[in-house]
This record gives sequence, C-alpha cells and structure tokens, in this order.
Amino acid sequence: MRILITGGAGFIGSNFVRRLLLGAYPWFGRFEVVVLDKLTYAGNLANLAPVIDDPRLDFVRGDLCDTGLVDKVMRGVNTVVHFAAESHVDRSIDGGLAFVTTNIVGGYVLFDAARRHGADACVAVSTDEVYGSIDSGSWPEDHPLDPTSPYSASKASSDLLALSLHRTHGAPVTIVRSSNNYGPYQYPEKVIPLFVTNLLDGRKVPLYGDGGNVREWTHVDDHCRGIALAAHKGRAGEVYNIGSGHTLSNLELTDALLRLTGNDRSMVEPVADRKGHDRRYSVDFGKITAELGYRPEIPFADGLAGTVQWYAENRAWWEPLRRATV
Ligand SMILES: NC(=O)c1ccc[n+]([C@@H]2O[C@H](COP(=O)([O-])OP(=O)(O)OC[C@H]3O[C@@H](n4cnc5c(N)ncnc54)[C@H](O)[C@@H]3O)[C@@H](O)[C@H]2O)c1
Ligand SMILES: Cc1cn([C@H]2C[C@H](O)[C@@H](COP(=O)(O)OP(=O)(O)O[C@H]3O[C@H](C)C(=O)[C@H](O)[C@H]3O)O2)c(=O)[nH]c1=O
Repeated sequence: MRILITGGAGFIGSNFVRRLLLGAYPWFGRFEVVVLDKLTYAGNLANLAPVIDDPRLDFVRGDLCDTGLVDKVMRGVNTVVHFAAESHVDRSIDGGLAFVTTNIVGGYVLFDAARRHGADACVAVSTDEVYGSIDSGSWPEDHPLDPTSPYSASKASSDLLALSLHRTHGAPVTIVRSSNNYGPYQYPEKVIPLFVTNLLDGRKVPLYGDGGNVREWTHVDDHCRGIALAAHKGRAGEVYNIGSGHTLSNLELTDALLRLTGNDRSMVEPVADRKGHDRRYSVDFGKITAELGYRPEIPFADGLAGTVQWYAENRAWWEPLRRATV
C-alpha cells in the first residue's frame, strides 16, 4: 500500500502523517508514505521531526501545480490524502491569487492524476466554510455551496472540480468538510495559536468586531481519524462533514484562553472586523458517524488545555515563526 499525502508538512497534514506512522490507523496494514509539500511559509519540516527518519516516509519538496512532478509521485500510489492548500482566510482577503492557483489549479492537477494513474481512493480535505454562514442549526452535506471569502470560494471550486472528475471519468474522489481545527503545530496566524502565543509573550489579543462570531472547534486528532476512515471506506463521489458539535463565540473562546494562561480581559484588544466575516459555522456530521463510525473523542476543555500546554512547552517551534510574521 502506497499513500501520497500532499501538504504533509502543514498543520493538519503533519498531524496526520505522524499519527499514521505511529500506528493510529491500523486498518491501513503495511504501507509506505510519500509526502509532497512545497514548504510555503505554512509548511515546516520540523513538524515531521518525530518521524522524519522512519524508512517508510519519503519527503518530496515540490508544487502541486507541477504536472510532471505530480505524475511522477503518483506512480504506484493506491491512496491519496490531499491537504495542501493556501488555508488562511485573512491572507485570501489581502490577495487571493495564490489561493486560486494552489487550491483550484493544484487540486485539479492532483485529482486528474489520481484517476489517470488508477489510484483506488483520493480524499480531498475541504472545509465547512464552503457552505457559508448559518444562523442556527447545522449544514448537511447537500446544502448548496455559498462561500464568502476568496479562500472558501477556492475550496468550493476545488470540491466542484473533484466531483466533476468523479461524474465524468469515475475519479475515486471523496470529500471531507471539517469545521475549525485546533491542536499542536498550528501556524501562529490562526486565532488559537495566535492568541496563545501572544498571551505567553505578554501581548494583547486582537479580537475582531464584537467577538460574537461562532466557530465549531474540532481537535485535529479527531479530524485526522475522520479523514483516515474516509480514505479507508468512504464512498467515491460522496461528501462527509466532520465536526465536534462544540460551538463557541470568539469571545467565549478568548475567555477560555485567558483563564488557561492566567490572564484577564484587560489583555483583549478589540480591533476592526474581518471583511465579509461569516457569523456562524456549524456542520451536521451524522452521515460520517452512521456510515463510517466517526465520533469526536476529545472533549474541548481537555483538547484546549493540552494545546495551550503544547505551545507553552514548544517555544522553540513557534518563536521563529512569530519573528517571521510579526
Ligand atoms: N485549519 C483548519 O481549521 C481547517 C479546517 C478545515 C479544513 N482545512 C483544510 O485542511 C487542509 C490543511 O489545512 P492546514 O490548516 O493544515 O493548512 P496549513 O496552511 O497549515 O498547511 C498547508 C500545507 O500545504 C503546503 N502547500 C501550500 N501550497 C502548496 C502547493 N502549491 N504545493 C504543495 N504544497 C503546498 C504548505 O507548504 C503547507 O505545508 C487545507 O486544505 C485546508 O483548506 C483546514
Ligand atoms: C486571526 C484572528 C481571527 N479572529 C476570529 C476570526 C474567526 O471568526 C475566528 C477564527 O479565525 P481563524 O482565522 O483562526 O479561522 P477561520 O477563518 O474560521 O478559518 C479556519 O477554519 C476553517 C474551517 C478553515 O477551513 C480555515 O483553513 C481555517 O483557517 O477568530 C479574531 O478575532 N482575531 C484574529 O486575530
């Protein structure tokens, strides 16, 4: 069994690769892994340090949009797990071209290569943001796509191309759409690692707008297990939502982080709202629960405390990244 993982040096991809190699998904049996990653600002080989010497792991630095390279790494691959993307909403608002190139063009190159080379399965890791904002309740998989940001529009485009290749050519593509992830090794531009590292450094946290926007928080280990189940027994041409059911406003999340780091509201700096800021996301993950046996296992309070502790103990990982972006 040969597994190709794109974006395996990023936040979720590296958590997946480490857990796969450490035996978390025994249903894959004996396997070898090839990681294809461009190592953009968000990709970091240090994320794979605990497994980098594993003889089953081969790392290839390269771009998803390079058709020749993708054809080369796809040879002999049975299963593809596609994480690689431009992933940060604020960056897409500042300039969306890299999102169009990597997420749409790169996604197409990969899905098309997977079907031409006869891969058995290809999981495209998408996002709940493709559905747009929901005032109450949770989006099911068949809700029409209504993305707001250039990021979410590029992910929706990628999803539609994946499904088109399935309908037209029988490409073996399965889509998973997760809610917001948190956990170790997340680049300190996303709200949880940004706020935690600011607080650990004695800096204030920039809370957008009125802090009332709501996100559903799924631990990265739960998300990765859902992806591994989809790669193993998800149906081609289908979409599966992945979530936790744990929704929080950004102000509630901030209060939890203030408590965990021994701070109070004086450390909150209200700032201008994000443009086109979706108010609330929530997904119905009943389909993946019923069909594939997915269940979120990590209670939010435990997961968040563990995440804060990880950042407190791994300054050497995030300080250089903070210096590069602050
Ligand atoms: N972070 C979340 O909360 C979340 C939630 C749902 C879905 N997703 C999706 O999950 C996937 C992974 O997200 P993440 O937060 O780990 O992202 P990330 O930004 O941490 O990592 C992205 C990785 O992709 C690589 N990459 C970028 N462009 C590339 C290219 N052209 N060719 C090859 N590699 C390239 C980067 O080097 C990096 O290693 C993305 O597809 C994202 O849309 C993320
Ligand atoms: C960076 C930042 C964010 N926020 C707010 C904005 C959002 O309402 C919330 C989370 O923002 P963040 O940028 O961390 O995540 P989302 O914009 O929800 O998107 C994330 O979750 C989805 C599912 C993906 O698919 C994305 O890849 C992932 O980045 O905190 C602030 O208030 N201040 C800040 O400095």
